[in-house]
Amino acid sequence: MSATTSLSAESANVEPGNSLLQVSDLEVQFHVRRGVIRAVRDINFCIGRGEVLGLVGESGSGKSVTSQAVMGLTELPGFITGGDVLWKGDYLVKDGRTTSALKKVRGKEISMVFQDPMTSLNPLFTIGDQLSEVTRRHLGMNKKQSRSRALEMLDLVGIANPKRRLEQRPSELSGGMRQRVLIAMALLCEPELLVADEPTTALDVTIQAQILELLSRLQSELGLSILLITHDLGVVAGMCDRVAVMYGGRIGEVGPADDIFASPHHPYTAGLLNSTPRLDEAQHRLVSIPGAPPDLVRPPAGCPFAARCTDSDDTCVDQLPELIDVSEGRSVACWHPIDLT
Ligand SMILES: Nc1ncnc2c1ncn2[C@@H]1O[C@H](COP(=O)(O)OP(=O)(O)OP(=O)(O)O)[C@@H](O)[C@H]1O
Repeated sequence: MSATTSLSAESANVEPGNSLLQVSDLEVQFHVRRGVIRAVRDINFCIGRGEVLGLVGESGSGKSVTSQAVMGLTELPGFITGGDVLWKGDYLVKDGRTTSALKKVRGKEISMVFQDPMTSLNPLFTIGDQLSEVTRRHLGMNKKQSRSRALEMLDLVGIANPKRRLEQRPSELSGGMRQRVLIAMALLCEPELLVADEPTTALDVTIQAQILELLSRLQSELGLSILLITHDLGVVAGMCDRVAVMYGGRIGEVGPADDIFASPHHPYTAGLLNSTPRLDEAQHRLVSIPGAPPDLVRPPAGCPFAARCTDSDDTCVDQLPELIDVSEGRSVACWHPIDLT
């Protein structure tokens, strides 16, 4: 393996000076009756301006825990127990503690779109009230300014007849429309980074495609950076510049999406690709990965994927592989990466 250096926040594949968000050695634990769940550890990645980074992995791999920690939204019984998050050079999280800078940035420069629009919108208030609340609180706008900004944003996200929508409550809107409202809400303060956690999971397939198309359009029109959390590699293929693949609370592989699709280095990524239908291969046979993810209360000493990996040996079982740079823009945490000599 031609590994060179370990992946530092300075590397992570984005040109120096172009990085908006840098996450280094982030670690989150949940203290539960059964013990301490080591939900994520050794998380290192960064996002450049105008870049879309996909965070993928199966259920429980730590995607949401990671994105919540980046936003300082980890709730009890969870704790950020280590690591740093830097936003344009300022610490939002330093040595596992959130800083005062976080409150100024969250909801303004970095905003978030969640999975289920129904739980993120308040059923009792009109769409107009909920959008205005954001601009009045964060931007100090008066009623007239807030209304005009809300109309502008509803128009931007493709909602017809926005004046009427402002007067309606969430239950009067379809699922797709509610997700558009949430995206509009996230854009009110002109964020530079949008964190989107499974933004289409709760929607049916046609609407999913429309929402992804909308995010892509907004990304290019507004020059947004997006951290897109998904378990769906199809979504990554359509939208992401780079992808970080998570397994068992760690990042297994990071790199440009096209390169990872063409030639995965981590056996878990390869397994994930094999179990995903591909439009370019009509007869592709889906192979699911046998076995189950590790118990994060007692994470294995070695590679978290070793028990399910057909290439694993004693080293994999005993020693934790670090995420290391293996080629221009690509890093992998594996003792026996695929297609590397
Ligand atoms: N509130 C909580 N209490 C206890 N443990 C939690 C809590 N939230 C997350 N965890 C732990 O963290 C692990 C990672 O959860 P996370 O939600 O990040 O997974 P995910 O990759 O986003 O999966 P999904 O796609 O299902 O949301 C879980 O398997 C669980 O062990």
